[in-house]
Amino acid sequence: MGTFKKLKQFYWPYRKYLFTSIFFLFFVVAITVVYPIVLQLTIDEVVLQERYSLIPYIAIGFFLIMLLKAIASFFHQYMGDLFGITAVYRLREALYEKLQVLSFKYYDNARTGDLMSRKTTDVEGFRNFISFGISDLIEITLLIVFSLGVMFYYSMPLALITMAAMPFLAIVVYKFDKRVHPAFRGIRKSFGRLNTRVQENISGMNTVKSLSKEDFEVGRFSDSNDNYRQNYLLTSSIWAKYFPVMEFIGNICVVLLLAYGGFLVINDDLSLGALVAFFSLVWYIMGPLMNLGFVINMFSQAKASGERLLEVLEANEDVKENEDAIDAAISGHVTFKDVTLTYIDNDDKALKNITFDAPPGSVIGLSGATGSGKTSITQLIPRFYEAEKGAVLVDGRPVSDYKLKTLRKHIGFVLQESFLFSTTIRENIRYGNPELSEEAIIDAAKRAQAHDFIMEMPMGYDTMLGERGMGLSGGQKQRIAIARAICINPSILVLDDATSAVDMETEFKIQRALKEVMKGRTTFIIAHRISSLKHADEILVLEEGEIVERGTHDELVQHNGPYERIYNIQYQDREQIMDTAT
Ligand SMILES: Nc1ncnc2c1ncn2[C@@H]1O[C@H](COP(=O)(O)OP(=O)(O)OP(=O)(O)O)[C@@H](O)[C@H]1O
Repeated sequence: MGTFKKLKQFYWPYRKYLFTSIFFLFFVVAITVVYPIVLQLTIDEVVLQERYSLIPYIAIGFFLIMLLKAIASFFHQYMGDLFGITAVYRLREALYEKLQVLSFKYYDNARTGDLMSRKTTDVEGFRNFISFGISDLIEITLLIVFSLGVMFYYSMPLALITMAAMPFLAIVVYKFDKRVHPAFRGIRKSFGRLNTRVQENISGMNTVKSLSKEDFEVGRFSDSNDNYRQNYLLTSSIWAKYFPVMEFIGNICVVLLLAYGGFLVINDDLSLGALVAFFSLVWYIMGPLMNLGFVINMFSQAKASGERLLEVLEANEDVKENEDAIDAAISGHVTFKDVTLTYIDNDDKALKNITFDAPPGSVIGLSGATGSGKTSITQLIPRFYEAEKGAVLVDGRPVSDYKLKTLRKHIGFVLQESFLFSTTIRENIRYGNPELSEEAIIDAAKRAQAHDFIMEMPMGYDTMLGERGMGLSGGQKQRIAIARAICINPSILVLDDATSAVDMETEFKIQRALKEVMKGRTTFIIAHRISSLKHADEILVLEEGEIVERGTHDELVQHNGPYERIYNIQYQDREQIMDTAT
């Protein structure tokens, strides 16, 4: 029950819907149990006594009772559904909010498809139980209690025979639950894996096609698909065994009742109508008890789903905001003091003893081989990850002193592959600052050298982009991303390989756009090309997480170190560099 208790905050505030639904359920069940009584009266008092004139009254009475039952059923159903859907509405929102605050560390290991299946199928699994499962459980209990009450009224020995079957049924139900719950957990997990496969395949379709791995992908999908099928079949086999056993026990009970009940009628110890009513009542007990399997099934699914939802809701938020975090203006002074970073415990350090000072408006170049730690440095400033040792300061304060929103609002990123949403160009540009006026958006686009190509599109700023910015070239996407960064007017700007994916001509255009954006902002430029770094106030050259060389371009080209080596390799670019310098 732990799972349900932990998720109580989502459904308990709406208990009034549940209670209303149960209130009407009470009527539904009570009226259901009246049927056999009407049957008994019709047989004993009307048919056997040959008082046929009473039939119209009984018929009208029966009709009115049924009408009442129909009305009660409607409210019972509707309120139950209202309870479930309102509760999971809150649950879905909470999950989504949690996904927004979870740290990069969490997403490093998360699989999108699996998270999607948690947010959809698992939420539905949970809803089914709280919408219908709980009231089904109450219905079963009420039906059994009411039916037994009427049975005891008619004949105590026959009622006791019926009750004797219950422990056997209970054992079967218990055993069933023990086996079916892990089976359902298996189904949920394997469905998550199946989703992950599909999602990764669609996202990585370019790679799949360019490497001609379609057959391999189909094979991998078949494996996941087969795993899902196996898991499902396992559950089905548990189900298939369960029902006949339940029915067999029920039928033995009926045979005993028939034998003993018939004996009582022959001896005039029981009326014929009561025996007929008894048979209806037995199935009012057996039916729901067998149905208990369905409810347990729903319960097991909901429990398995609830566990998976809790895994997300209770996931550790590695980066937490301090209670007394401040919301201050940031001018962009970035200081690293002896900073060390390890991503995964016991793994190699990604950064070792990094120290530098970037006054507001300065430009810091980060150079070094891939994996040397350039990106890692920039990810510590907005607290995407936390330093293991040392201090990361912004305007002289540790980054943890600031509210996360404040800190991140002041840091703009232009990445090698910037993410564009499948909406209009306008919405993409003003994503970080939705209140921005049309003039400001156009101004940002102009400064990012994007306005001209946007205006050449048939719908201009209203052009819809496909998922991940399809329909635009790499350089165009990049300039939209630059315009987006301008819109948030950040004091700190990170350009991570921002021009590596484009041709020379586009690079020059982007460089021009970037120059405009960098004005008055502390800028970190991560680049492999010397041409992008040479104007930096300080260039840090990294090797395996350590700063091995630092200085201006002019100093470093005479240093006889790694920077000069890269410079010499890119010698053929030298003329171009000279050109851009002038
Ligand atoms: N999220 C992460 N989880 C675990 N290890 C990571 C993570 N991000 C980076 N690393 C590791 O940290 C080291 C530094 O990576 P980083 O991305 O900072 O290098 P980089 O110099 O920016 O490389 P590139 O030029 O390829 O972008 C690498 O060994 C990398 O494998």
